[in-house]
Amino acid sequence: MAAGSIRVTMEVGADGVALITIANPPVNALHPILIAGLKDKYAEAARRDDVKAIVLTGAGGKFCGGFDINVFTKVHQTGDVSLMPDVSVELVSNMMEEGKKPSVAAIQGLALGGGLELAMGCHARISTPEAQLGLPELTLGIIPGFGGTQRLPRLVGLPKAIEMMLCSELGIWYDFYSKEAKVFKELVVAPTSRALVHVFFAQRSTTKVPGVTDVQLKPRQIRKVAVIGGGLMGSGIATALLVSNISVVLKEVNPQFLQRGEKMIAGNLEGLVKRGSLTKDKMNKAMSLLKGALDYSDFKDVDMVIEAVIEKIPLKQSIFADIEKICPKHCILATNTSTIDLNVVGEKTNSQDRIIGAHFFSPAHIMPLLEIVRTEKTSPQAILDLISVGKIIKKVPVVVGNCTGFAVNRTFFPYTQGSHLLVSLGIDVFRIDRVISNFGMPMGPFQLQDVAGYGVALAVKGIYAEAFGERNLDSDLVDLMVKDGRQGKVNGKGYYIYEKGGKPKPDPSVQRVIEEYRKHAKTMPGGKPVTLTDQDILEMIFFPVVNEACRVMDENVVIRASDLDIASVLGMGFPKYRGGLVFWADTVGAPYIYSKLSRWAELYERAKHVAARFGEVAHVRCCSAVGRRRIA
Ligand SMILES: C[C@H](O)CC(=O)SCCNC(=O)CCNC(=O)[C@H](O)C(C)(C)COP(=O)(O)OP(=O)(O)OC[C@H]1O[C@@H](n2cnc3c(N)ncnc32)[C@H](O)[C@@H]1OP(=O)(O)O
Repeated sequence: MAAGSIRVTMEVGADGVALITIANPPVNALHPILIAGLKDKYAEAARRDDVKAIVLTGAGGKFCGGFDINVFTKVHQTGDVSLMPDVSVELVSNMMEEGKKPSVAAIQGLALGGGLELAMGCHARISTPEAQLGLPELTLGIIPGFGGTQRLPRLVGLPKAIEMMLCSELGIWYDFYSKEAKVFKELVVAPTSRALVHVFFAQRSTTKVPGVTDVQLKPRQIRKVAVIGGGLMGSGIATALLVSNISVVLKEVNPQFLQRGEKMIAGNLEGLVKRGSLTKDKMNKAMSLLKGALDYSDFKDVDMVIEAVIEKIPLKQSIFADIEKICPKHCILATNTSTIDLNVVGEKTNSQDRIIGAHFFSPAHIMPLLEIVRTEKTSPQAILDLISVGKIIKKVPVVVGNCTGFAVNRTFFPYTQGSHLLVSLGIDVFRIDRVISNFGMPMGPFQLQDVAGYGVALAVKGIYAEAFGERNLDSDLVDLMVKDGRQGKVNGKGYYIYEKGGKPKPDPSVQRVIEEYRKHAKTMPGGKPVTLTDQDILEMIFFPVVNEACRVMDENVVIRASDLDIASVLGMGFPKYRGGLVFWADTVGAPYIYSKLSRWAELYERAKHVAARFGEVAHVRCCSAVGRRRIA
């Protein structure tokens, strides 16, 4: 049988072996049509006297990537759980496992989720050594639904089975073995599954860029990259390239800085070996691809430059003017700036078509997001090449437009500002962090500031103030922290105290800095702290972020709203199980968010106590529903 590209075929050899092949490119996902075809073929094989045994396999070198996740999306849209066919009992138990004719799964490439469950319903399995086997259902917020929770422990033992099912980011387990199919259907329609299925597809759509990936261009090979600046970011970027077999020239201004950069790279690589994600051999290979440089002589044959120096406009401009002259004409000229307008960076060059932003997130060799910033003049070829490099170095590239802070830092600039505003109103720093961590962020905004260091915050302060005008909160909290000898994690002293090997501990002595800040800010009505619930705190931090996200979408800084979901999850650690920032905002609802933003704006404007407004409150509403811009 066949429907579109979905096929299930059966060939019966003279030896009586029926070879059943499932095909649904690219991963032979189990669409209901394919499942129906599989049932037909198993029924036919059972009937036919010339069939003595069955071999089940997948076309195109892949056994099966599991149940078709598009069906979950349909279930989420319609609420109709009956769209999911009965596979567990009717096909896997009755027709395969209980079938009179022996069937063997021939596995190549991958057997994941429902794919592995089909294989486990067979009487035996043969697999190529490199095939990926697993039950990754938890990453979609569900449990295996075709008998996997039962058969896997019997086949590989309980500890290994649990490892194969729990090796997902959710890290939770539902103790319902006997109720598998029922629980599976309940979980499919639960909010967590809706959010995670959304993230699955959203992540895969970030690299579909109209005018770039659909115009028959081919990515050029990037063999050698020059990284300028061996600080935290530069050494992280170099590490990410090196472990993916891309040669790197690391340029610094003097031997001491170069040595420090090389040391950091070696440390990063050793860290990856310790975590078990890199072998020692690969670490040595990576180090052999690194070359240090104090001038541009090695830049003559590089395919890409990534500048990662401090956020100083004149410095970046002079670097770009230099590299334009030295590098070959095809070379992509990228900057890792997190804030500065790319047109300004490239102002002193005539190479605007190959200037692009490659914004990594710290630590760059670990964080999965790569924000690719294009200007109106960046060529589609340069964008495609960077998308391709991003994939090679195992990042998720998100292509965004050029503006102050680009998509991620711009959307999240009210995140820090909201937290400062709350502190000025009398709310405790550590309570704010607790509320935000409980929501699912990896850490609260103050711990994040400590970890990120105050240098960047101070460097970009003026740039934000200029770009965001009225929306900007003029806070001197970070300045006061620095004045008090605090630099965050770097010197072990910020809002928290950092001791080697220990967990960060709230520092009670930071209160005097906070008090001084409150005195400057004069925000507390009548000089008294305001009373807010945890929910107020959460909303006062995140709703202005949603508001800015609406502006970012409105100005087409992102191609689609779901790109912001991925950027927020992978760049800021927004909880994946909430589907990303915009998806979450949709679940809260634009009318509610709008009403809260309006109320705060009125409350605080009338009191004239705060410098910042809660964004342009009308913005969420003028996007009518946040979700209007969600991907289809
Ligand atoms: C009842 C059962 O217990 C329930 C289930 O089986 S739930 C499903 C369990 N399976 C999974 O979770 C596997 C999900 N897939 C993956 O992890 C990865 O796609 C993979 C490891 C199979 C392949 O990865 P990779 O080679 O990097 O390719 P990737 O870009 O992810 O996927 C290629 C395409 O296949 C699609 N795809 C992958 N798995 C799919 C699935 N199970 N259903 C539908 N589409 C799927 C992707 O959406 C993508 O489509 P696109 O090209 O249109 O964007």
